[in-house]
Amino acid sequence: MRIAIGSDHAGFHLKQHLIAHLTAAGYEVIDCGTDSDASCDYPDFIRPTAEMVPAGQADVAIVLGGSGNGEAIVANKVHGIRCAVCWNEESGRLAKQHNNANCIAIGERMVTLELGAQIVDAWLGATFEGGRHQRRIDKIEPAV
Ligand SMILES: O=C(CO)[C@H](O)[C@H](O)COP(=O)(O)O
Repeated sequence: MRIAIGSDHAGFHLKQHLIAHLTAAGYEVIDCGTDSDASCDYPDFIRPTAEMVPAGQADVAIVLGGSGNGEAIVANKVHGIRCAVCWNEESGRLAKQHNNANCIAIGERMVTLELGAQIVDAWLGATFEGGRHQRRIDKIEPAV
């Protein structure tokens, strides 16, 4: 599985932690920047990260910032992206089970690095339940 990952300055350290974590677990990780914790504007990095998925260059995306809120807002502007803000393992798991999210947003200022990795693992390890959840997703956006 190919995972695109991007952040602004406030999510940079979590991005580096997750790249190491996911690479060690055998995932192909595509680092979309930013490259340091110098202040930058999150749309400049988050939009290109999310666009990797509908472009077929990544299977899923992870977007990171201080809160994750602005990052999710940007990612959800990309057609075909369903990005969920996640803050604990359960929200990560449900992002896949109920929302079939192909992108998650995490705020580095909201979680420890270790919890960030646990959230990602919970999301990647879960299975979409379909059924009533697919019906609801179909009401959000027709098939892309
Ligand atoms: O979480 C974010 C957007 O939702 C940003 O990471 C956050 O707003 C950056 O803040 P600052 O420029 O004060 O470091």
